[in-house]
Amino acid sequence: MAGPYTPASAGLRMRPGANDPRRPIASALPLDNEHVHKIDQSHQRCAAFGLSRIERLDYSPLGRSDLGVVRERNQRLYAHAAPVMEMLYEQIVNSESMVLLCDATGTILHSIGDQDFLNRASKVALQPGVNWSEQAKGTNAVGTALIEESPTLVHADEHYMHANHFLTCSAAPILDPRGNILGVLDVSGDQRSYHQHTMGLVKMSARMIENHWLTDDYRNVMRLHFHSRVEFIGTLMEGILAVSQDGKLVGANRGALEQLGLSGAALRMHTISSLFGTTVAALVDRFRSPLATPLPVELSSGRQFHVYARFNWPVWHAASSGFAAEAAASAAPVGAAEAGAAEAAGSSAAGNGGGVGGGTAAGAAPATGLASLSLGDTQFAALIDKIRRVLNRDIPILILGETGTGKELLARAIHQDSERARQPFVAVNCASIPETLIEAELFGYEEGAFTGARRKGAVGKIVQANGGTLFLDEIGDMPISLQAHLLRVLQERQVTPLGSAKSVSVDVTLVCATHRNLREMIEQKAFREDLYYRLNGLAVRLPPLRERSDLMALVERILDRESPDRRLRLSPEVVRLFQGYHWPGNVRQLFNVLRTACVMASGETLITRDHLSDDFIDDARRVAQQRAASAEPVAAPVFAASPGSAQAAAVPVPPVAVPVEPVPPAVSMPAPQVPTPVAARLPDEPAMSLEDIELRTIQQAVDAAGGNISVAAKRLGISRNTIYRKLRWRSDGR
Ligand SMILES: Nc1ncnc2c1ncn2[C@@H]1O[C@H](COP(=O)(O)OP(=O)(O)OP(=O)(O)O)[C@@H](O)[C@H]1O
Repeated sequence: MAGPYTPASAGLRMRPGANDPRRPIASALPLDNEHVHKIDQSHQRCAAFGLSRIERLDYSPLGRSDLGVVRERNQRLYAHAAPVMEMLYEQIVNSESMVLLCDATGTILHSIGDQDFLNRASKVALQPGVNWSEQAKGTNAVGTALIEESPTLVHADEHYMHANHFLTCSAAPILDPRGNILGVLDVSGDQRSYHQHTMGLVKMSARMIENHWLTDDYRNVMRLHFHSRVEFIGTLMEGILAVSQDGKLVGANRGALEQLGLSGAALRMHTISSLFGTTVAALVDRFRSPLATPLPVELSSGRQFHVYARFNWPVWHAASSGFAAEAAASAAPVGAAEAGAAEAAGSSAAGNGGGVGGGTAAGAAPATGLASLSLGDTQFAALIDKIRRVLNRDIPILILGETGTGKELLARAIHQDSERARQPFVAVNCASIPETLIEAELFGYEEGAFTGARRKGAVGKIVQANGGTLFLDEIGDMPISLQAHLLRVLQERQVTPLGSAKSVSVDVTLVCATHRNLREMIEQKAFREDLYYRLNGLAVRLPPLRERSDLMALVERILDRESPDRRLRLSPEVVRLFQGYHWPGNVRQLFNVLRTACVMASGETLITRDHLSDDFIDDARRVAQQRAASAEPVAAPVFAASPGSAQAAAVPVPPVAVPVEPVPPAVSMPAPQVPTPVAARLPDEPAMSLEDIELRTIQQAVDAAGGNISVAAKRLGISRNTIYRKLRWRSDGR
């Protein structure tokens, strides 16, 4: 977080004439040349209009029915702006200010404000139905922002008319994705309550509205979210481009134009390949999976960005003739930009740090203590046992594991089983909060210490968790600059909110989680070693789903929860598909696949492949193909199932074609995990390739070993690395 603001730190200079007694108010502000020029030009325009500085003009607003017509015309703008206005108002409440939404002509459509200030404002007609264009009201933030088409601050006597000198106003135009002005968002207040961060809040809020508008406009085309820094994807700072099916760039947000340094018109001359050197097809292929990571791209200028594509899959699908839109009801990925935007504006929900690009609403899963998590997997049971031993001993627990393995669920279960269960559980997702806000979010801040956020200051998450459990999710994403501060707080058990001299004692149990390799980060100097040891009283690694032997028990649990009225079963084909899949998104992905399947199979009791999303089937097929393409010749014999194990059906690998086995009966739920014979296939399935058989054999050996790769490797007579390589498992913990 930056230090206290000073004119020098902002590189600003005092307004010329700062000592001019006729400009006592505005001169108190540090202003840049551009601003001074903008105001001077506006005053010249007003003089040219023949406006009087002193004369009180007729302020009568539009009549009720005319205002109704104007509001009707701008209904969509209001629908997008209303929630943002509420949020913005929350940030400035009690500051003698109001939030205004104006249309593209400068007519005030809606306002929210402090009643006292609203009364004063109405005297100068700062109220719905009144037009605040420059022609009507002289230099003012709304009118001047409309003419300049840029965010504009007009403070105190910078207003052309004397009657408005008591005001300070910060306005930002709201643009549509084609660059047309939709309206203006403004915060106006008593000039004595001026805060230099208000403008930043207004700009961010206008961006939020623009991004919502763009997402709404282009919900059925591909959207590219990009930034030069990967962690900014999903925040308000990101650029968003809308791309038509033939690769043309049809819309852009302000962040995109700024980052690319292009005007809207110049951008429309480009295609996705001329700009980023990639194609729609390649992007669809890569981002078909909701777990795909951003793609690094380079412009011809050499500038580099990270791009994340979103589209309402399976609306897009590969067809022989190219890409065709499909009218399927889509399972759209959750809009991360919006979530990130809300976070960026400091509106993260207490007790839940939220997340960027999470893509599941499954977080609502009831966590009912550690016992409920153990479903028969030996690795998992051992881990739960370890945790139980340190419970209530004031030992911080560090949960490691890939995304979606249930780290947060485990943290909640730890809290529930602890003596602190009746105290708060407060989760902070360090990856989803912009770096600049984490410090305030964690430690809190005093009135006036930080951006124009709440004037009364805010209690930090650490203090909110007092007496209970603080869960720091994605601790590996905690900026190194803040790690020393966090360490100090943990050691001293005292928090000093930003801008405050007073410390608050805190008593929290700490649980942290990360999918990153913290040891490697320590070596790379990206994570402090001393903090690592402070957080790591007990480190436990949650196994990825592909290493767990209780897959089918999990399936049962999820189906029971999602569809309590039906006893849903999986067809044998789906069981095999699930067992052979590598589940890169772990339990979260399983949950999503099953939830969709439950809906698709409404009224039925058997889940078949027809109830799975094309995306999942495609991915499973693609992975199988990749495995087949990368597999080495099979060293026979490749396996030897442990005698008497459930997987003892393993047989020597036959050459390519496999005899057809009888179709196993539908697996009824609840049921134990069904061992699938190595060579089993449905009569209508093509013969399995040698590679598929090898992979399935390895998978089964791993399952039989309770997910223990070392044991499986020993039994198969191959190395652990070979297992990882063959199954293309990422062993880097991501
Ligand atoms: N044992 C389980 N039983 C039922 N659902 C589970 C289980 N483990 C995880 N889930 C579900 O999987 C999803 C992901 O869990 P969670 O958010 O705890 O994972 P995570 O490891 O914290 O993910 P990330 O690293 O992405 O934050 C949630 O919807 C959760 O309800």
